[in-house]
Amino acid sequence: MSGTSARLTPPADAVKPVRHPDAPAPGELLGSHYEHCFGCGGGQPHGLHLQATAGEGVNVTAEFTVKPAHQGAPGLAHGGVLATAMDEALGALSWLLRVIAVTGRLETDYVLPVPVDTVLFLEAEVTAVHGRKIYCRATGRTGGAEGPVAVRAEALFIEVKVEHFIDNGRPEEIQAAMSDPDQIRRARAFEVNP
Ligand SMILES: CCCCCCCCCCCCCCCC(=O)SCCNC(=O)CCNC(=O)[C@H](O)C(C)(C)COP(=O)(O)OP(=O)(O)OC[C@H]1O[C@@H](n2cnc3c(N)ncnc32)[C@H](O)[C@@H]1OP(=O)(O)O
Repeated sequence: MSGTSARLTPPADAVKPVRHPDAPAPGELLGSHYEHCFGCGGGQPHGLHLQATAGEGVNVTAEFTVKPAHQGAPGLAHGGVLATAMDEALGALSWLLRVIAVTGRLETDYVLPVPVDTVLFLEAEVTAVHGRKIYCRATGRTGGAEGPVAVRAEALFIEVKVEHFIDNGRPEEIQAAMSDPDQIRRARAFEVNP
């Protein structure tokens, strides 16, 4: 059984999402937002290494290959890892809105077991925006972009300023990130008015 909780239902005066005019072009690889991100960073040996591609609307596609390090039961992906994959794909939608946003709520339906070595084909889209609140959903399919849905998620992301990270992150990592021009460039790519 699946369903959407009241907190993931956009209010009546929510608006349709608008693709930012400076958003990456459809088909463009979005890249990692942070080298050490467990979802997309290349600097995490056991991370998901998820690579997302901009869609034509306010949507992205991504692929995630389940590795032995991602197991929960023998030979099967851990549910938390699959939720992370959904979270990461949904988080990549920020590139298209050009805002920085963090997950406030994430609901996941696990529809099929996902064996190790499976390539999960992810698709995520923003469905509505209400102030700082970004409503979105995602699916993960096996066997191809048109394959059966194995995981489904709905989420609410909340727009934040870069200070959210600077004020709350551990000082070592924040200082390293702020002295890395490439990281600053990537953070600014999210913002309309950096
Ligand atoms: C130099 C450094 C470079 C850094 C470069 C960074 C690059 C870009 C990195 C992006 C990274 C992404 C990575 C993947 C996505 C993650 O995994 S993000 C990590 C997981 N998420 C978090 O850690 C968030 C933790 N939570 C928080 O910090 C705070 O609760 C939040 C979400 C910022 C909200 O707090 P707030 O700003 O005080 O806002 P608040 O007024 O409470 O809520 C605003 C609205 O949202 C609603 N709301 C808030 N929470 C919820 C909820 N859980 N359920 C329902 N509604 C909610 C409120 O009801 C309110 O609604 P309205 O009254 O406006 O109608």
